[in-house]
Amino acid sequence: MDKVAVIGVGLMGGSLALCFKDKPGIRVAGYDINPLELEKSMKRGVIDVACASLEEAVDGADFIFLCVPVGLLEQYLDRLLQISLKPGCIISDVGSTKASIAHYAASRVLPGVYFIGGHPMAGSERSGVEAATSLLYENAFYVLTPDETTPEDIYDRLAALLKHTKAHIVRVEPQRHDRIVGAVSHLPHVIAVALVNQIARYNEEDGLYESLAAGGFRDITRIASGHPYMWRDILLNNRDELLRLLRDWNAGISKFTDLLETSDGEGVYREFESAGAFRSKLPERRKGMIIALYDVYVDVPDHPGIIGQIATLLGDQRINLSNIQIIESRADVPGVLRLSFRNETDMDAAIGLLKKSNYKVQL
Ligand SMILES: NC(=O)C1=CN([C@@H]2O[C@H](COP(=O)(O)OP(=O)(O)OC[C@H]3O[C@@H](n4cnc5c(N)ncnc54)[C@H](O)[C@@H]3O)[C@@H](O)[C@H]2O)C=CC1
Ligand SMILES: O=C(O)C(=O)Cc1ccc(O)cc1
Repeated sequence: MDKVAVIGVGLMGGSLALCFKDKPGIRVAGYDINPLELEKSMKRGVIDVACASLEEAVDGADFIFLCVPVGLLEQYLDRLLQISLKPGCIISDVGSTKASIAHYAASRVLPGVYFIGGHPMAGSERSGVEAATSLLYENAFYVLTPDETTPEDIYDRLAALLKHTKAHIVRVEPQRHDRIVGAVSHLPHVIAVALVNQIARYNEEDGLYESLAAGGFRDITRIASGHPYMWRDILLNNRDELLRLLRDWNAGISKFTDLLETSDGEGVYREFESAGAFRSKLPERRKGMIIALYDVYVDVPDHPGIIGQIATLLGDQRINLSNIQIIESRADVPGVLRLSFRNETDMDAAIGLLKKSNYKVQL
């Protein structure tokens, strides 16, 4: 029987635990600083046993996953090294940055135990064990950062366990990880937050901003709702990369300012043209760092209770809706509902069901 200890049973830790829970030969122990979160984990059946201390959780563990904010990883590693762990135990983490923890672990002597950094590249703006799901990592990339001292069989043992997540395991060197993830995840989060705060300032003068920001603006800035504590730690941890990226970002924005100052329409055209060309090459519908919402538009007759009917139709088939929104509703014309799903499977099942019930569905 393999014992897996999950430290920090929130969105990521809870989702990992759910992937391992009830798999033959695996027992999942959880520890969290917040007893309420542990209680919820037990109630939801996310873990087999809730532990009152780190020591209890890791006692005899074959695998330990640190699923706490990035700023706590080093102190947790230190605490683990003071506990007598099971020989051969593999410690990993799910932190969004990899260079600093890899460097820290490499400078510590881990007698008979191994550290391999990890980053499942899927998540959401939500946090806490309530948002955890065993489907979170399916088809996503899961980065592991072994170093040259990591024995191959130890890496293979961790990779084999992580097969339960149904993610694609990839080996990446930690600095390269932080450079790329800084650009495709951390920078977009900073931009989304700055943009939302800019609009919030304008809205103080004129409340119409808020009304008109519904829909598209709200969607493209979803990531601005990430957990402040978690993002503070990520940005400070990847500070050097982000400073470089923000300098580049400023240069890109200055270029637009120049183009507009000189009314250079051709230049603006070229910017959109090259962005469109690169964007069209990006893999479509592949699960990436920033999750896509899978949206479906449904024409609906304008009568009371229609939202409830559709929600019930999907709910009865256990299809999870992540959002439902009326896009258009006027007394004289049929309305359009936008249904958002978290994954393609739910979206496809919903389309089939709605079509069978004679709804007109568009993507
Ligand atoms: N949220 C996301 O989309 C993703 C997050 N990550 C990484 O996963 C890690 C965890 O993030 P989430 O699960 O999203 O956050 P979360 O807030 O849902 O879960 C974190 C859990 O850690 C617990 N915790 C906090 N301090 C603790 C301590 N001192 N000792 C024990 N437990 C403690 C909290 O009570 C909470 O249950 C972070 O390092 C983050 O960078 C990685 C990929 C995606
Ligand atoms: O909300 C989203 O789509 C995200 O971008 C989630 C996320 C947050 C942190 C990560 O390290 C990876 C993924």
